[in-house]
Amino acid sequence: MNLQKFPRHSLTFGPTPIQPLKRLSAHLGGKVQLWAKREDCNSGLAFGGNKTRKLEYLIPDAIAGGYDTLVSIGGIQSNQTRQVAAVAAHLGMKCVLVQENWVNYSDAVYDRVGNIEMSRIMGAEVTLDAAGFDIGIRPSWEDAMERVKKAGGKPFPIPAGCSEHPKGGLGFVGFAEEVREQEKELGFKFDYIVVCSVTGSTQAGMVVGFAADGRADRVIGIDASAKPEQTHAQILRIAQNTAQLVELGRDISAADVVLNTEYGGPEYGLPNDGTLEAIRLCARQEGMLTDPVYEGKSMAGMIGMVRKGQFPEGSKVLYAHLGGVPALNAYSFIFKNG
Ligand SMILES: Cc1ncc(COP(=O)(O)O)c(CNC2(C(=O)O)CC2)c1O
Repeated sequence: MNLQKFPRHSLTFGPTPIQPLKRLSAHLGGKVQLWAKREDCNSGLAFGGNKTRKLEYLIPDAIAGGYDTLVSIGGIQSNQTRQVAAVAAHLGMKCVLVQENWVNYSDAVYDRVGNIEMSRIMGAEVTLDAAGFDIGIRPSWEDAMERVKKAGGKPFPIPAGCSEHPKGGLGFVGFAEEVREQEKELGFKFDYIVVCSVTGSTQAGMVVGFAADGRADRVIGIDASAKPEQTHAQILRIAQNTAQLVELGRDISAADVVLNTEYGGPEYGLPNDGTLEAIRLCARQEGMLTDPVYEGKSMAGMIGMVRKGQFPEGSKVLYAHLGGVPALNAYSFIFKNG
């Protein structure tokens, strides 16, 4: 496998820490050892997150190509768009963001706090669009790029979650290589890696990266799109493309993409009771915050799988915390009593 042939523009602090979740593990019976790799603390750029790791492999093309405007898309409380805005500001580029109406939730401050507030403060041009949730290529995003061109700019296209970009999976191939190095220091290998999936390139990169040592199907995706067929298909397609890019040496099959669909409901961006319990339990056992859209669902998935005995006794499970906490501000009504 050859990731090193691709240029990477550093946007993160370096290898993200892996920490044991001792209290949470004990609270859940102590038969499974839970750990977390903190992608939510990976950068000084507006709280970072999984997209910042991905953008390290997209930005070299933006710089080399003389692009002057980063154009991306997400829901109103998108972490993707906030991270693109931060990278644009950091690099002295303009930023145009399309924020679609992906979530059927009407907290009074939903479109004024958290991620979208930060994007505005960082100088991004934020355009709200009434279109609903979809992880694919969006007309609103293509229109935004046309607007930039008509205004004389050179737009660099960054699709939702960076996922449909040909290099969108590379960052998390690097995540797997980083974990292997850290496992040497820890003196053991993780049996499972738990990750939240929506647009798919995070899990896709992990599947390829861990395929290198036979652990592709030990990456357990927890769907948070509530449209798992589309997400699974997108993960598989991105993983197959990424495997070729890095010369993995084998094809990726559908069986390599493990996606647990039990925890994503009721809709993208709407937490169920299990999500809310997981957010509170993790916060109160570990002081580690998760959000109602993404990590609260993957945390609920990991907790649920432990409770159901779906990890064999003695397993070491690595939870990938991909960020997302700023969106908590937009769900303040839910947590007004803690
Ligand atoms: C905190 C957090 N955790 C997991 C995910 C899922 O990652 P993928 O999209 O790569 O599957 C996101 C994505 N967020 C999107 C966004 O617009 O923020 C791309 C959907 C995320 O932000």
